[in-house]
Amino acid sequence: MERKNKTTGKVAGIVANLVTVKVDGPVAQNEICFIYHNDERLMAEVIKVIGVNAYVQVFESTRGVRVGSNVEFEGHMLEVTLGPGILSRNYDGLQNDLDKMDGVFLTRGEYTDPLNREVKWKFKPLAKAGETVSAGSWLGEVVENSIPHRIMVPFKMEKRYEVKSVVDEGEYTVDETIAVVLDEDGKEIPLTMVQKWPVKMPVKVYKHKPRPFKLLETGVRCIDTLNPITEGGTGFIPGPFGTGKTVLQHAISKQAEADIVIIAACGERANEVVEIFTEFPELDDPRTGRKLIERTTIIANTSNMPVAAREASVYTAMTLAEYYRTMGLKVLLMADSTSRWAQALREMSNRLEELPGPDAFPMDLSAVISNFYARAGFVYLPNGETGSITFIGTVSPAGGNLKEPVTESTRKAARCFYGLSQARADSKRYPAIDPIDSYSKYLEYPEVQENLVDVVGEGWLSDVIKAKDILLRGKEAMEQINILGDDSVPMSFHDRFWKSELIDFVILQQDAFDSIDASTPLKRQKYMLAKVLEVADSEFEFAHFEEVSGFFKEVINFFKQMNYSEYESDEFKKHEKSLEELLKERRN
Ligand SMILES: Nc1ncnc2c1ncn2[C@@H]1O[C@H](COP(=O)(O)OP(=O)(O)OP(=O)(O)O)[C@@H](O)[C@H]1O
Repeated sequence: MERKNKTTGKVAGIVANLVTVKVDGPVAQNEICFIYHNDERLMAEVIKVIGVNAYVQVFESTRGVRVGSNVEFEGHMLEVTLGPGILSRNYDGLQNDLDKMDGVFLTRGEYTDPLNREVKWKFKPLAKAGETVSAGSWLGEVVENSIPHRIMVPFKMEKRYEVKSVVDEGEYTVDETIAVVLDEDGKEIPLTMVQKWPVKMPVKVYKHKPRPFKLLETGVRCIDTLNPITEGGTGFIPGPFGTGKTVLQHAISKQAEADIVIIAACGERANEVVEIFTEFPELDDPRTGRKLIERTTIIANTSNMPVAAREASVYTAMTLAEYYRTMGLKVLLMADSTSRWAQALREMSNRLEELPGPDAFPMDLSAVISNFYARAGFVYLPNGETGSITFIGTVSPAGGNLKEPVTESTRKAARCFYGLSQARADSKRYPAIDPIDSYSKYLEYPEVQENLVDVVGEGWLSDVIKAKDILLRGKEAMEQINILGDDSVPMSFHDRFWKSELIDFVILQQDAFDSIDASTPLKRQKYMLAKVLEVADSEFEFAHFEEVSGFFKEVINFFKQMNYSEYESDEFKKHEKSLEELLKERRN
């Protein structure tokens, strides 16, 4: 989009945030422009061009803007500014620093600098003079909150370059030149620690993007054991109000094997977003013993922010994630809730008077959501290193209707589904992920199955399938017992039901506030599943159905009292022996 002269224009019409601009030169779809109004400069994005009319969506209130106001087109798309100093920050969808702003509201016409230009970073060179580099190559590194932040050749530099010089190890601001590279004609290009990436299109500086194949440990048993997500995988969590979404997201953010956590908070109300700002900094980081916020960036929005800024927020979050992935880091991106984002898309499409799709969402909603989810993934970088973005989005289906367009479209795009169940939340079975409805398509990938054998062991997958089968059969048995009555069903129904309850209580239910239970390492998950299946595989003898519940309650209690943090100790082995005795009495 490089142009010699800036395209300019004049405002010709205004409908809320949608402004028609008569232009005097070329403009491109998604190009950024500024509308000048009195002393203010309002940022906007081109969303449609017909002839000499550009339709632009202003990122803030258009109050007072007049027909005839001047407009200048920037020649580039919406971009984020990237460099050291992004972690621990709270931004809005346009990367304005919310901490420098008046609450969580944009002051009209004011855009804050996303980076601190004064701070000096300890730079360590990684490239040497004479080396050939290209977009994404690592020139050096600064360590930010224990995370290695690689300083890369900007993605726009698509050719091959020769490194002329890299500065010595030392302290530099983000704007100081840290390297000079030569293009094919020998022209010198000075590079700093700052670069800009467009947000609405994926930046592809990787070499290869295979299907995700490595298990991503989250420490949450009903995810890792039953429906695992992969490094670079995608998942979504639809959940009615109050079903434990926040606790689950905190648990995943804290425990997942990720270097960086990016949170896209698209809230309904400002106080929901404020909650994130107050709760997140409090979270401890089990990996470092410090605070999780040190390796987290939050992009926040509320529904009283202008629609275009809300629409941009998830893209901004994804672009930050892509930037870190190119540094060879594992990124976890959580978006809560993508339904609010879809609502912003709907508002924009309606204002443009586009032909509406189901529930007035844009016709291409499904494609937009799929394209967005497709930006996540596991990649091989040109230097042979790997990086990943694991993306988990929540959906808030109106009225709990999982057939509504956003949930349906997300189901097509995401590979894991973690459905939160109201009934489980009501009976305090947390996390309230429904074990029957939820799924992970990764379990069907042969490369994931192979990885599971490598990291957990042979026979693990068949144990998982067995556990799922017991849960399903238990549910069916419970339905029959409810219909026919306790003593009108065969004893085996009670046995089946209670075996599924055993898995539910021991494996699925996990107390996020218990220091040992909150996070279960994979090795311990393997032990727990094997132990529970040992009980479930046994045949027991009962004279009356009441004995079944009594016995299984005792077994469940037994498991509850186990101190799993020491399950490999002698003390624990003794405890196990008494379980054996308990089972022996009843065994056939
Ligand atoms: N894994 C868990 N262990 C123990 N308690 C839990 C767990 N998950 C949820 N809870 C309980 O459920 C309550 C509600 O959870 P949470 O605030 O996450 O719900 P929510 O779905 O985010 O609500 P909202 O819809 O308001 O955002 C928590 O305060 C906590 O008491």
